[in-house]
This record gives sequence, C-alpha cells and structure tokens, in this order.
Amino acid sequence: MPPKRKATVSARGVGSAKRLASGTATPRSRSIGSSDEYTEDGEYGNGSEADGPPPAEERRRVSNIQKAVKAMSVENLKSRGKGPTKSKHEATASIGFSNLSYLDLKPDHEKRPLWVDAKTDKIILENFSPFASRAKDFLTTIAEPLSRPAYLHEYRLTSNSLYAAISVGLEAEDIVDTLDKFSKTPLPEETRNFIMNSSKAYGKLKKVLKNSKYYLETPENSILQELVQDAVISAHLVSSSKDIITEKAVKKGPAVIPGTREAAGLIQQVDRQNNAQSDGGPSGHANDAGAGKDDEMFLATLREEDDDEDEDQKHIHSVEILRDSASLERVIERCWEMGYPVLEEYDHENDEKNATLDINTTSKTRLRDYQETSLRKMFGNSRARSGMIVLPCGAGKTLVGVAAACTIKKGTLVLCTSSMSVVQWRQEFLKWSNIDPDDIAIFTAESKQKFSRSTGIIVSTYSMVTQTRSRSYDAQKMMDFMTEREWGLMILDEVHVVPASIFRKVTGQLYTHCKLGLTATLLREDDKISDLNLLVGPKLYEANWMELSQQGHIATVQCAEVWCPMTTEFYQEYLREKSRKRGLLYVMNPRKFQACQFLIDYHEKRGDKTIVFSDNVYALQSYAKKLKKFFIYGGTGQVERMRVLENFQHSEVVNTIFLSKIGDTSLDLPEATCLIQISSHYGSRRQEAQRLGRILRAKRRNDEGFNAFFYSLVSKDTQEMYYSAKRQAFLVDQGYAFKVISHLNGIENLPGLAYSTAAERRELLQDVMLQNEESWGVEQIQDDLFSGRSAHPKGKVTALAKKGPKRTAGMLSDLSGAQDMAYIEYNKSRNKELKVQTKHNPLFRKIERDREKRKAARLEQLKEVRSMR
Ligand SMILES: Nc1ncnc2c1ncn2[C@@H]1O[C@H](COP(=O)(O)OP(=O)(O)OP(=O)(O)O)[C@@H](O)[C@H]1O
Repeated sequence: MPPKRKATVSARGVGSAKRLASGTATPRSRSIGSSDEYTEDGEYGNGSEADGPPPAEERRRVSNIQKAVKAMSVENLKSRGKGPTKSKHEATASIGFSNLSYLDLKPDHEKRPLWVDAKTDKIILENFSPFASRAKDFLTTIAEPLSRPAYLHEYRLTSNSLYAAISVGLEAEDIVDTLDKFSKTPLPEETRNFIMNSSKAYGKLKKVLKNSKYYLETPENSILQELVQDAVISAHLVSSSKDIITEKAVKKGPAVIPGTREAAGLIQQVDRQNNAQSDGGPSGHANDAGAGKDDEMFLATLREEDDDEDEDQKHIHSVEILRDSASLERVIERCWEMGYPVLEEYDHENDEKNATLDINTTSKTRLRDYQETSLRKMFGNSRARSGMIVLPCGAGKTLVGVAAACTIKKGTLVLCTSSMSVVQWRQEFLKWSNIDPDDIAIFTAESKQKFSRSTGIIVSTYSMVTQTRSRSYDAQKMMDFMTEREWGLMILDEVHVVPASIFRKVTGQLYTHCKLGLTATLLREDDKISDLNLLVGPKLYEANWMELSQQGHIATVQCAEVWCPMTTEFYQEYLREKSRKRGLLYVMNPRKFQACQFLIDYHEKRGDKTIVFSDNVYALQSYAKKLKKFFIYGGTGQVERMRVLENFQHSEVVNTIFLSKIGDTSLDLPEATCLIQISSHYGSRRQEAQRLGRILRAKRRNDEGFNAFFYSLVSKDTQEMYYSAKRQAFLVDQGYAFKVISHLNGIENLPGLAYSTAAERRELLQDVMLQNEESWGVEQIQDDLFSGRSAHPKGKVTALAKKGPKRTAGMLSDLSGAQDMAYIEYNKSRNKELKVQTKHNPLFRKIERDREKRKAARLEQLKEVRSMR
C-alpha cells in the first residue's frame, strides 16, 4: 500500500489579506487588470498596456505561494529552532496559516479543489483548479465567503450559512456528500456532524401569511407539538395544540422568472446528459465552459433528488400566530432560541386573496447570469423566500428587485434611503417592466400618490413610513392606505444601513408576505448584521466582485495606496497634538496635497473624469479652492449640487470635482473613471467599498484595456495608515490588491506644484492650527447627495439653513488681508463660475439671491465673532 500523503497547503492569500487588514503586513505590490500603470518598485510610471499573466505564469505563482507556505510550515520553524510549544494547529493558526497536515489526502486529490479544516470550520478553495467554478457556486450557497483573492478563497461554514443553504432547498445529506466529493481529504467527522446537527431543524419551520393571518408551518408534527407546549410561544398563538391544522402539501415546481432565457422560451429543455460527462473529476465535468449554468444544474440535480420522494405522501401542519408585530417577533425569536430557525415563504402562485398585478419584464429585458442565479435562490420552488441578495455596486440590484416583483405579481412596496432613490426606482420599474405608470406610485414628502386600481407598487423611503412625528392629513391617509392592505413583496434597498429598530417598525406596520433586502456590502462596523437575519431573512446570494469585473459587468479597477511623507513642520505638530486635530494635520499634509494635485493633473491629461473624496469639510474646501476645482458638501444647496454634477457629466472643462461623504452612495456618474480619497471615515470598510462603487459603473468599462483608478492618499507614519489598512479589508477580501506607491514619478517637475516652498507650508500649518474643533473631524451628515435634506420643506433651497453661524478662530489682522493666510481663507470657490455659464430661470435666480444674502450675513457674523476675541 502506498504511504498516505499528508496535506500541507495553507491559505496564503487569505492569511496575507488578514494581516494586511490588521495592519501588520505591507500590502502586496500587485496590480489588477490588464493595464499595468506602475513599475514594480512602487513608482508611478508610463507602463505599457499588457495582457494578464499567461496560465503558465499563474501556475508558477501558485507554486511559489505553496513553496512559501511550506517554508512557513511547523516543521521548518522547528528546524530553525523556532518550534512550536503549542499544538501544530494552534501554532500555525497564530501566524495566519492553517496547517492541514493532520489530514490524509485522497489519491486523486490534485483534481479536487477543496480543503476542509474541521478545527476552524474553514473551507479553502483552490481557485486555479479546473473544478473551481463548480465548487464555488456550491460554497457560496452553503458557507460565508471570507476572502476571495486571486488564487485561494476562504469560506467559513456557520450555522447561519447552513441555514441559508437549507432555505434554498438543499438537504444536509446533499451538502455532506457534495463537500466530500470536492474535498481533497475525506470529510472530517466533526464537519459532517456539524452539518448534520445544525441542519436538523433548519428549513423545517416556516412563517407564512395566508388570508391576512400568520401561521407557523412545518412538515413535522412533532416539532409543532414541541413548540405549542412552550409557554412563551403558546402565549402568542391564536390556536392551541388541539387546533393544529393538517393539510396536504402542495406539489412544488420551480418558478419561472421573467427576464430569464427560460422565460423567453430560449431554453426548452435541460439536457442533463451534458452534465454527466465524466473525466474522472469530482463532479464529472470535462471542462469549465458554461460553468455558471452547469453549477445551477448541479444544484438543481441535488434538489431534484429530494423531489423524487413521493410528494403526495407529505403533509404540512400549522398553527396561527397572533397578528400583532410583538407576538410575531417574539414567536420567531423563541423558535430560534429553541433551535428552529424560521424561514419566511410566500406561496404567491396560490394566493387568491390578493389581486394579481399586471406586470412583466419587457421583451428586451435580459437578466444577467448572476442576477438570474440570485433570483433562483429566492424562488427555488414555487414559493418566494425572504432574504438578502448581495451584489456589488453598479451590478444591477434594481433590476433584480424589479424581476422579483414581476415574478410574484402582487402588490409591492419598495423602501429606499432617499427621495432621489425613490424617483430612480420608479424610473427603473418603468424601464425594465411593462407596468402601467398609473400602477406605480410614490410616497415622499413632496408626493403622496396612490395607485388607482386594486393593486400596484408604492415606492417610498424608510423615514416616510417610520416617521414618529405627527403626519400631515395626506401623509396619514397614505399610511392608512398602506397599512390596511397586504403586500406580496417588500423590497428593502440598501438593507445594511437601516437600523434594526426601523425594520421593526416597518415590518410591524406593513403586512408583507415576502421581504427582499438588497445591498452591496453586508457590512456594519457595529456588527449588527445578525439582526438582519432575524428581521429580513438569510443571505440568499452574494456575488463575486472579481468575476463580475472579469465579465465586464463592472469596471476593472486599479487600486493604489499612495504613501505621502509628512513634512517636518506638520509631523512635529502631529506628534505634539493629542486631540482630534491630529486628523486634520495628516489630511492637510502638504505632501498629500501635492500628490493629489499631481494625480488630478495626470488623469485630466489622460482624459479621465476624477472625483476627489474628503470627509473633512475644511480639507475639502481648502483643496478644491486652492486647485480651483468644483466641490459639493452637506452645506451645498441642491441647485448648486445639480449644477456641478451636470457640468461634471457633460462639460469638457469640468473634469474633476471634490465631494464630501454625502456622495458616498446613490451617486450614478458613469463618466467618473478615477477616484482619489484624501480623507475618510476612520476605518470604515463599508465606506471604502461604497466609494469604489462610484467608479464600478464607468461607461467606458468595456473599452479594450480600460481601467478605472482608485487612489487612497495616506500620510506616512500616522494613524491614517492603520485606518487605511482596516478600510481596505473588505475590498482585499473581494480580491482587490492595493498597490503601494511610495513615490510619484515626476511630481517634483509639475508646473505650479503647490506648497513647494517652506514659507507656503508654514502658512498652511498656521491656518490648520487656527482651525477650531468643528473643522477637525469628519462631516456629520447621515444622508446622501440626493436626499434633499438641505432643501427647505416648502421647496426653498437652504444651503446653510441647517448650520448655525460658524465660529472660526483667527486674528483681527487676518481680516485685513495683511497676512498671507488671508488668501487661503478667502480662496475663491470655482463653483461660482458655473453660475455665470448657466442660464437660470427666475426661481433659481431668486434662490441664488437669497443664498448670497445669507452668505453675506454669515460673513458679517463671522467678522463680529472675530472682533470680539
Ligand atoms: N441585465 C441588465 N442588462 C442591461 N443593463 C443592466 C442590467 N442590469 C443592470 N444594468 C445596468 O447597470 C447599471 C447599474 O444598475 P443599478 O443602478 O441597478 O446598480 P446597483 O447595483 O443598484 O448600484 P448601486 O449599489 O451603486 O446603487 C444601470 O445602468 C442598469 O441599467
């Protein structure tokens, strides 16, 4: 018998991503995409366009990775006298690697793509394996993706992920068998037990709404018997144990999703023989072509095996829950506590009580593969499951929502974060579906329409439906209209940003059969994501950013962190400062300013359109005014915002704009191809991903060799470096590599380079040091660019209305302009130039006049404050 081989591979890419995230490693210098703009030593050069590395080179890289891992193995550490005192596993885990040498390899392990580590519940996928794509879809169904760089992906098996898998129709036995099939080693007993035990109760219990009544439903009577005996649950039930209703289960069939090739009649029959082709690999496929479809069929096969059972023998048992929201939430919570997670499902095809909505996708609408896959997870059988779909920014979440509504064909509610998004959602419904415009209404502060027929769609904001202040007569009537009826579907846009308390209010007031949460980043720094599982449902699907960018659905982005050394005078102050003013010092670092100036110049010459992001408003204004660029922040009036954005989109002279954090979300500027970040919200991974999302929609993304650019400017040896590493963690896990640029080639020769003399830098420092607390931190605004918060309730634009007079530290002599810094303080805003170019209607002119008056009054106030000092 040949000696058993031992497993010695580890997750190199994963480990480095984690170390990068924790700030203990230097980011790897690897650029992504086909164009290589950087030289290997981190310098910015005029690199030529080059195709991605050939497969052979890829293999070599992987083999190098594996060699590196081996070199880090416990045995090697031992031989170098650094042997572990703990167990092998603990020792390697502590340095960021998993040592799997305790596992025996299967004889044909090379062909199998997975490593399953029972000790950490982690699964590592070799993304270069010929069977990777098939394994990937399976893994995204059963496990949480943790990290997906180029070669090795890391997933974790959790109760929640298994719950999501069961909720899309997989059985525990199928999961175990398939995992074993893909695994290089026999599936560890602990993993097998974990899946079997955690899945026992999953998918068995459902909350359904039938004829305006909520029921707990299960095919296993014993579970219901156990639940009705529970004191907490029985207190919230209409029925007692005697009243358990038993009915024959309705035979299920897969739902036809409008907009898919199947719905269009393009796929008449699935030829399963294609799948059965075997080359001895784990799933029996000869090659990877059409892998996305194959994966679906592969999963479908797993589901079909289950359907082979005689459905006629099945019965379902149910009890009715009290309809108030507190009872509903308590019952669901208690079921979870007792080990029975509750799924929410809606048998929309058999719902005769609620009117059917006349809606279908237009004949031209074609869902992309990943959109279809995500919807298949929602409509795995003829019922619609509540849950969340996670797609990158710009990947078309709106169409997924529209297609879900077209599949359910019942009254639909859409809740968004801003009134601008409300308008966009309505437009998208009209674009992708044949809905009658009279059947889709808007409920915002400005518009309180209803649909005229028996059912329809209402698009509103979270704040409109959860408002606690007394409502206007019309708003109250609208709310009554919404709360009195049953809705088939509720679409929750940007589901991750909404606090649990808001969801409670929403779900408590509005009766919906099915909820679909849409988001790009299921991330919250406060770790409240688990609340969403309870309130909305499990994550049904999460797309892979890199794959979507390779397929051209989102732009390929080169990410770079530009390290800007602090100037001596700024660094001295930085070290002395203990307060939050340190933040202002590293943002206003003159070297960072120069890097920003250089990059803007470089990209403008290349024909790019650039957005510069700064969370700090003082920095935003200082940079923009000094560089004579246009800017928008929370205090900019709606009219001015629109004017700047329109010019950015259509004018050849406006190629760079500065935006505060209000532009993080909901900003659709497909012209933007470059993004520079000069100041950000500490270590927020979500903000980093959302900002990147602004350039993922780049119009030119399918041009040959096109790359969008994302630069994060970081002041070296400051706290900003720590935040930066933390912020990048999510994107690194999505497979983005941040190139470090330590020197921008040719920056010294840039004509008109700002702050190139010591005197200029000292002036800047003086100005920074004189700023008061208000200017130190990030902008305190919760809304986005289009929320219209700065708009007066009666339609007047009040750019400064929200903020009181600003106290600014300074000296009386500053006002005379006698000191250099006065020029900095009153550097002209370029925004004003746009006014001259634009013809206003009389209303806008009046708005502008009012604004100017208020600005003049504010300046007067400022002078007074200063003179009092
Ligand atoms: N199947 C499709 N066919 C053609 N175009 C599509 C398709 N799906 C999405 N798009 C287009 O992709 C763009 C982005 O879509 P959408 O605004 O819905 O993205 P998103 O995921 O909601 O982005 P964000 O998270 O930034 O709001 C839109 O211009 C949309 O028309």
